[in-house]
Amino acid sequence: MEKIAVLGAGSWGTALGFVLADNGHDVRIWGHRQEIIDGINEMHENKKYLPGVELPMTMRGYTSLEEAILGVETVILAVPTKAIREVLQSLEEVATNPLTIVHVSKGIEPDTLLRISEMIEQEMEPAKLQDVVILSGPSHAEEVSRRQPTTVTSSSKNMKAAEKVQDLFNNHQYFRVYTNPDVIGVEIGGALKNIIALAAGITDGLGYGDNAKAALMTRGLAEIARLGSVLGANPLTFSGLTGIGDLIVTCTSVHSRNWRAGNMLGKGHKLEEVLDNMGMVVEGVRTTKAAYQLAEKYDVKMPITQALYDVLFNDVSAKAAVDSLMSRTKTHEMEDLANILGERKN
Ligand SMILES: NC(=O)c1ccc[n+]([C@@H]2O[C@H](COP(=O)([O-])OP(=O)(O)OC[C@H]3O[C@@H](n4cnc5c(N)ncnc54)[C@H](O)[C@@H]3O)[C@@H](O)[C@H]2O)c1
Ligand SMILES: O=P(O)(O)OC[C@H](O)CO
Repeated sequence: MEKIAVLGAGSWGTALGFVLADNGHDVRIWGHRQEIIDGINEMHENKKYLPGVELPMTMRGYTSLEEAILGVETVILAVPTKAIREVLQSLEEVATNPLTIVHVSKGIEPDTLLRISEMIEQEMEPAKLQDVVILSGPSHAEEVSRRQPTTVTSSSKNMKAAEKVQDLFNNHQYFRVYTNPDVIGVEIGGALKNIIALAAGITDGLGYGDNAKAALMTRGLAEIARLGSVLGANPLTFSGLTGIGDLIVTCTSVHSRNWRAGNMLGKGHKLEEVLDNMGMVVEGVRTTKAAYQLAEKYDVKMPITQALYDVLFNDVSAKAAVDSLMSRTKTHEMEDLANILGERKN
């Protein structure tokens, strides 16, 4: 059994700490908000992010990063993408041994257009970084922490490290972990599905039905696969847990913050009001900006992303964005992906 630090005491960090504690590990969860950490230590509950879940006694909260990572070899990085660099810089300062960093966040950094594993490699000195592993897939904290059956994927450039993380998290009762060596595909699928979930929430908010949602999910997956393939992902990854799997759960679950934010936008609320209301991270907003920039840079057609970008940042109404998608020039369903795959073969 291992001593493991979880950095980020939000919904996902707390739920993953819960799984690790269930698996017999000594879990140290670090957060920057004293009242959350006090609640975990004194009441065994994270009232703000995971209310109603009794946390195991073997899970201890820390506000000192130095103390949380003392004697630890594996660190789970579970903060929103926006906070990743800041937390890594603090980690770099206090780390005394090479760490395996398991990141579980779903985003791409706007402007640098880096995936999170690339940000980790950029911020951590090689002497303090053993391996980078990604844990991703269709998984809502609310269900995992109630021990409901969930499947995810562990991915790394070093498959031994991915398998080690598979063993740390795998729980025969409710948490099944697969492996996949396609780091790019796993990270791109996990990040970009949030864009489509925002769009699915918007069409639901506008009062459109299941046909519209099925269209968005299917054509959304096509544009995720187009961009992912250009970036070097294995297109098959997008038919797996971190592709279609995560797209399904995020577009259809009431737990999804991205779907809920989209739903409010579709009902006519302003973005700022929606984000204030949520009180938790809605990764899809920044990821839309990053994916829009990637689409421009690599000249990849991403009409749903582009329409959502206009709703979020150019004050285009949700209804006008749907109309613009429906009136696009006619096309062949598989044309673009077929071209990209053809180019990769040649
Ligand atoms: N919630 C889920 O079910 C779920 C599932 C899979 C993946 N994820 C991903 O996990 C990541 C984290 O999401 P979450 O659901 O835990 O978010 P959350 O909004 O529930 O919690 C975020 C946590 O990060 C903390 N935080 C923010 N900025 C910080 C900083 N600078 N330093 C330290 N802590 C900081 C907040 O205080 C909060 O505790 C996201 O990328 C999300 O997409 C979430
Ligand atoms: O609640 P969301 O929309 O951030 O989604 C959480 C997870 O990524 C679902 O797999």
